[in-house]
Amino acid sequence: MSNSNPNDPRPPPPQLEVDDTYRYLSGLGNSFSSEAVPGSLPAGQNSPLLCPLGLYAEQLSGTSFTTPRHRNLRTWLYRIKPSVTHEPFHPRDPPNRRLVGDFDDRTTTVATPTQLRWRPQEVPRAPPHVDFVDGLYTICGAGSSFLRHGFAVHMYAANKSMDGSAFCNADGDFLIVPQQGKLLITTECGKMLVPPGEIVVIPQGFRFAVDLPDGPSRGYVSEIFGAHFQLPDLGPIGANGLASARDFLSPTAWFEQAHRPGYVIVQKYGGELFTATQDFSPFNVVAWHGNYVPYKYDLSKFCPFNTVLFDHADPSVNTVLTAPTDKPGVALLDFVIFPPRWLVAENTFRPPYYHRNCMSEFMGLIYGIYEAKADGFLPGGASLHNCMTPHGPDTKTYEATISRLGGDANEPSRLRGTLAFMFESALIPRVCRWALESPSRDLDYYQCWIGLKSHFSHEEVHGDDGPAATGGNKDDKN
Ligand SMILES: O=C(O)Cc1cc(O)ccc1O
Ligand SMILES: [Fe+2]
Repeated sequence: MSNSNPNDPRPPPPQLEVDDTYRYLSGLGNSFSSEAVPGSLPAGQNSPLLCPLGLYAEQLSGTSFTTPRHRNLRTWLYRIKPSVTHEPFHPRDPPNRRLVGDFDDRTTTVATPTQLRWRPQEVPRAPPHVDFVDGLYTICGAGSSFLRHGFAVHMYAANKSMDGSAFCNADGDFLIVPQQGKLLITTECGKMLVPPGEIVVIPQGFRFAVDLPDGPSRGYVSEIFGAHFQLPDLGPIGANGLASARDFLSPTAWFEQAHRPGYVIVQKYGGELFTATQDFSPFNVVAWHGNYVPYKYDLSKFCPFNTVLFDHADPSVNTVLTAPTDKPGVALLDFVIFPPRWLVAENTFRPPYYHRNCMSEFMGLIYGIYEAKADGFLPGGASLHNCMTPHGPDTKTYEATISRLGGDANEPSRLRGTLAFMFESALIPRVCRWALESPSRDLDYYQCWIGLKSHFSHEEVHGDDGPAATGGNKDDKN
């Protein structure tokens, strides 16, 4: 493609989409190609003796070389200098001590079945200035990046663009959910603008830099070790619905050529940070082709399916992306959303049901009010309900819902102005000590359910001398 340059007046070819500033390639799992300079992509082979324009060829592998073809991911990058041209790696000074890549470590993490909730963290507008890398902190996770099995949940709060440095995560893929403040992400494949309401996936190994064109930003990150995200199967839903492959957008080639002495690559490796300096920008890829690419997705494009007569569907019906384990139907990590939608179920308790789940559920709120929590769960806040930990609607939500009985409870109602999400995993996360001890932790979270009272009424069902008058006392209300 020769017109990936935003100043090019020609209309984009069919596969390209345009936002305010950038052009994107549409599709998920496609084999793409993109050229910032016409003729820079080698024709007919990946590694010619001499690449066009004197570029170096470099392959970035996202799966083992021998992964079956339908899951094999790799991209060929044609760059001004290869990535290897740098000084040796050293442990980063200062380190970021709030990042974890191995969750067996009991000095930093704790196992707890307690329901956990956090208030949103304020993003400082004044100094100290913190960029995306220093603003990242792990909340919980399971497994190990070294063993290529596990996940981590991080949050970030940053008030400064990355300057003269790029981040590279050797541990896993990042799925970033900005909640406040747009992200401008420069990657080796090109640039992407990601406002709150969109998500972005940066696969393992890509170098990227995060700028904050709107000022301070905060949000959530899930990281997966040893797997990649894919669209969920649709089963009986059919061939269409939920997230559509064509709404996923990947960047088009963009490069910078200038001499950049002292440019720093920050590499996350086993949860620890290392740095290496080089004298050029890592965003020196003039052309690329392949199927291992960063991508973004606008959550408002999601096409929700739901019950249309009675009962509450399981949240899996709202899965945007899933990272599978080897067990069919069991996710290392599902990314699920609770978007605006119509609720039409009759004779049904419409908010989420009370439940205990063998999977663990981390939730965040992008905007609005979550349907299960009348208060206390705020945009930018978070909650964690680990494996088999009971949870569900708070007292206010329960009472407000049943008080509509006999009123308009059966009328269609539209959930508006809300967007919550869940990272759900089959693995049981351990929680970082700093998250448990954080001043943002809501230590009274359990109180939101303590007021749930018994509505049990013995007489209503069986009458005074009914057959089931065994056990229990009709006056026993607590
Ligand atoms: O716990 C939660 O709020 C998430 C959730 C939502 C829902 O509609 C059903 C089950 C579930 O875990
Ligand atoms: Fe839940």
